[in-house]
Amino acid sequence: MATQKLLLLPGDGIGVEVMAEVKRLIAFLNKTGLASFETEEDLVGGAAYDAHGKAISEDAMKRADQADAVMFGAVGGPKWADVPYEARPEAGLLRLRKDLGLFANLRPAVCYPALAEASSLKRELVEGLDIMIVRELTGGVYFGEPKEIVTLENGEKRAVDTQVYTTHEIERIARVAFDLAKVRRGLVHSSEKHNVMKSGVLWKQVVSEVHKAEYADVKLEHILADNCGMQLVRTPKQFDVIVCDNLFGDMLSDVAAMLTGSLGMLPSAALGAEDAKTGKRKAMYEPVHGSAPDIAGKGLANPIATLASFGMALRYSFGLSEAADRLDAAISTVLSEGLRTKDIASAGQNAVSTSEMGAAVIKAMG
Ligand SMILES: NC(=O)c1ccc[n+]([C@@H]2O[C@H](COP(=O)([O-])OP(=O)(O)OC[C@H]3O[C@@H](n4cnc5c(N)ncnc54)[C@H](O)[C@@H]3O)[C@@H](O)[C@H]2O)c1
Ligand SMILES: CC(C)[C@H](C(=O)O)[C@@H](O)C(=O)O
Ligand SMILES: [Mg+2]
Repeated sequence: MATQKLLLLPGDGIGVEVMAEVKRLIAFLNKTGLASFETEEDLVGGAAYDAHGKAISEDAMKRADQADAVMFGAVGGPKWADVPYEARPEAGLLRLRKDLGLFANLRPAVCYPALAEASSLKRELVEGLDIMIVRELTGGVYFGEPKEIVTLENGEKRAVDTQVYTTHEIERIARVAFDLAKVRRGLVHSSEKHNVMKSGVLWKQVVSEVHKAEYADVKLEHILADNCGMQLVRTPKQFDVIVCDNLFGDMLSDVAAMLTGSLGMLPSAALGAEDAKTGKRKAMYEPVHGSAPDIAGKGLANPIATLASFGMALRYSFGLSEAADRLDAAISTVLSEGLRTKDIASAGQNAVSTSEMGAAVIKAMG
């Protein structure tokens, strides 16, 4: 079995705690021969700022570029509230996404059977829920220029963020969504605000054109982003694949997380374009949640989002679908057995720690 190079970037807060469980899982996979990983580790976010004065070092960027895949924990926290905007912890994450060209962010929201009662909704609304949010990740208001705060002649300040999308950027993310829908339930909801935003007008038009020209076998629905948020909470199982821009994808995925029980359950894969010569794509796997300063350092974090993100790496970057299936089954088993971290525990139910949950998942794999 070829050895694969993984760069681990735990980051800050609970990022470090949940990544510790991924390290244990990697050791288990290596030991049992299910996989062969060689890992390197580096700093990102506030931890990198403290060490280097910037949210990711050039050396770490180079290692990320050379790795077969990157595993990312989480960044940020109140400790860095006053650092300059350009060096804030989140800038490290954004640079990784942009410079590695990771334009397609797959955020699956799956409600495990045992967790249907942990959701914010009634059991019957979320039981069997399986939605794939496809978030455009390297464009939109996150990266558009100008992005600035200027002082006007009258002394007032004016802040500007710019939403920019090109045809090419919309076409390639639309194809990712349609391709996924083809092997799922054949339905794509494209979510934007063409009633307010020019970028929404172009988004709707380009997604429709790609659909008409290439994906007649997939059903396409257009939905305004505000309505999409409401429908996700009202009748979530109407959705299969949702494709949207960077900012709407950020918000809709946190909403979808609560349908599954907790933000601590939602994994993600950030993928680049396929290299024409090697067929490989750059990839970074990250939980959807952040550094959770309110629970950091207490062993309370749910590691499942990060373990499941690693599961996506096994599937998408390494073709290790047997190991990925075993991991999914192990997560499902421990949840069925009643194991709960605090975020998914019902009132009165005993909660286990981050490391107890990680250990149980790995044990269930064996
Ligand atoms: N990918 C990332 O690195 C990422 C993502 C989101 C937010 N952030 C950053 O994290 C910092 C905190 O942001 P926030 O508080 O708005 O969002 P957050 O996602 O860190 O936390 C939101 C809430 O969810 C809970 N939560 C999150 N992950 C959990 C887990 N695995 N287990 C149990 N509970 C969990 C937290 O305790 C908190 O109550 C900010 O600096 C923000 O920019 C980073
Ligand atoms: C930390 C932040 C930059 C990031 C985003 O907004 O993309 C996060 O919220 C996410 O969902 O991955
Ligand atoms: Mg977010």
